[in-house]
Amino acid sequence: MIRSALYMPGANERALEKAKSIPADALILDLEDAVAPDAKPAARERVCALVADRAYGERTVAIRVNAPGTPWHEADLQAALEAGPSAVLVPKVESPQTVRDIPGETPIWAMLETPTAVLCSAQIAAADERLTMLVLGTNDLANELHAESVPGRAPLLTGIGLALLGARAAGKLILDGVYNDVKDAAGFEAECLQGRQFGFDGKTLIHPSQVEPCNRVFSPSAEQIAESQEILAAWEEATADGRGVATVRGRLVENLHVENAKRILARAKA
Ligand SMILES: CC(C)(COP(=O)(O)OP(=O)(O)OC[C@H]1O[C@@H](n2cnc3c(N)ncnc32)[C@H](O)[C@@H]1OP(=O)(O)O)[C@@H](O)C(=O)NCCC(=O)NCCSC(=O)C[C@H](O)C(=O)O
Ligand SMILES: [Mg+2]
Repeated sequence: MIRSALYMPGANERALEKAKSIPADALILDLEDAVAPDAKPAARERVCALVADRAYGERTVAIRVNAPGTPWHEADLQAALEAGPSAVLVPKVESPQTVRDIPGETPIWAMLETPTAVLCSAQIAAADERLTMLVLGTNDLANELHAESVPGRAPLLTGIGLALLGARAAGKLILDGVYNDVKDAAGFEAECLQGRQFGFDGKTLIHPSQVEPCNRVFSPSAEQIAESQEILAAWEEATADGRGVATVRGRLVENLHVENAKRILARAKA
């Protein structure tokens, strides 16, 4: 289960070291936007050596390579696949073929961050069994849409909804985009909550201070756990009596609510 995935610039030695003690569920070692062109070859070497040495233990570690079509993509991809990360994160994916063209067995995470990508999200999500996660790139998407950054993200909601539909239609996981204002704790938490309510599995992050609130918001609350247990108990009783419906706290419970309750309890256990 990945509630939090922290990006760190592949050229920032201090951040790469510090990440060993940051409790993010996943780390994304970035070779793309956070690394200046001149620093890219050295960052590639450092990041891939850390991954090959299993410097982050059992943690989920993804390497974000540069986008297809850039001068660094092929070398990044080859080095990343050889290093053996938990996944390779490919930015600016716009077609299922881009996913299928990636060689090897390594799990693939694909970023949706352009209008074309969002409109093809279902096909991209279903492109390949190795594709296990979609990751929304809300900064690039906002830029491509000429959208303004506003609290509540109204200009992005269509794209967010389409990306979620694509992911779930293919039964894949999906992470929300980043929140840029690292000093705005309240705004960040509100956006985590919005992402959870939409159905995202977790969120991508840019600063260590965002990890704890993100993990908290994307973990089931004590209240959700208690209600889910009540739903399962009520459902067992109803089925034992030959009934296909039950009520919990005055609300109707059917099979689909039982599925949701089981999902919440499985997340809590994880
Ligand atoms: C945003 C930052 C540039 C802020 O950096 P800074 O001012 O240095 O932060 P602090 O002084 O508060 O840092 C405190 C300590 O924490 C370490 N640190 C900071 N960020 C990280 C990190 N991401 N991972 C690990 N450790 C981190 C600092 O080294 C300090 O350590 P110490 O000195 O020991 O106390 C900076 O946070 C940053 O660079 N963040 C990551 C930016 C990034 O990766 N961007 C690319 C990914 S987002 C993206 O691409 C969006 C997507 O594609 C889209 O389209 O939406
Ligand atoms: Mg981007």
